Amino acid sequence: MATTTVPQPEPTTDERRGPVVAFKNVSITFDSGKPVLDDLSFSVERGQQLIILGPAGTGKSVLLKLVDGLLQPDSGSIHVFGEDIVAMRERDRFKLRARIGMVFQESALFDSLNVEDNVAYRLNEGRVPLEESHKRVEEVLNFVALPGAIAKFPSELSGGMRRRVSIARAIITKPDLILYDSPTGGLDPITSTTIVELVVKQRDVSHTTALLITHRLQDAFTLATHQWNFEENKMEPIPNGGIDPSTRFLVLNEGKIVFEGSTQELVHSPDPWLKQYLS
Ligand SMILES: Nc1ncnc2c1ncn2[C@@H]1O[C@H](COP(=O)(O)OP(=O)(O)OP(=O)(O)O)[C@@H](O)[C@H]1O
Repeated sequence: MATTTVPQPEPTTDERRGPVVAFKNVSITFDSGKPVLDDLSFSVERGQQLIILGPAGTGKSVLLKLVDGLLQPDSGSIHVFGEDIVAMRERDRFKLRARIGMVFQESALFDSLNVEDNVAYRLNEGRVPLEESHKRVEEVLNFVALPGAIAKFPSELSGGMRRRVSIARAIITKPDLILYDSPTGGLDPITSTTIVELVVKQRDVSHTTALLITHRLQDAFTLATHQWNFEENKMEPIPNGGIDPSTRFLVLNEGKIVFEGSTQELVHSPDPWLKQYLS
């Protein structure tokens, strides 16, 4: 299969130094006594899109929370943008989190806030002037194709619209890293595809490094094999059976990495467990 090349923006100084995310021998155990993540080591380079797959309860969400510093490992080191997120003070972790956009499972919008206030939440925290914040909310709602929803409340939106708002909230600060926790979870297949389209658009417009959990293999392969068509403003298959070169896969099972590699390596893996999981 052919691959396409995507022009990449210049790296910032800290990112020239190494991976955006690096786990080394990371383990975490909760009350059950059985490790949820057991001695995990992997890294994500700048501009890469790491799709995380694996059966339910294998620690995928825990992994994303570790990247965001919302959980602490029992052992091992985690570096984000070259900084040791485990050792740093909470105040510094808070600053680092400002560079990360998180799309939580089930959208996690504030029900009492309208779309504008949900989307502008981090700008308001950062005391961005109201006029500037309003302009940026309008821009980002246009990007996620929800220009008419600015004054609505989450309860007035469909599941797919809520996911769009959640993505708008994550990207409004132009983050250097986006963490998507099951962005299509619980959505019907057609709505899921519209969200995948949005993730592809964000990837191809901004080249933001991303980690994305999905339970739907179909979505994972759509992400790997599609690109954003800037002329027609829609997602399309990469010509000649091409594969997005920035997409990589990490497959977890029972707290361990059972696969890490490219799309082609994944589909051609001889591993019997993986073959069955993908079938
Ligand atoms: N804060 C916590 N305290 C105690 N146990 C937790 C906590 N967070 C996660 N777990 C447990 O860790 C295990 C892995 O959970 P996690 O949500 O990461 O799985 P997952 O792979 O994302 O699952 P799914 O595919 O169903 O979303 C589960 O058994 C869960 O109950």
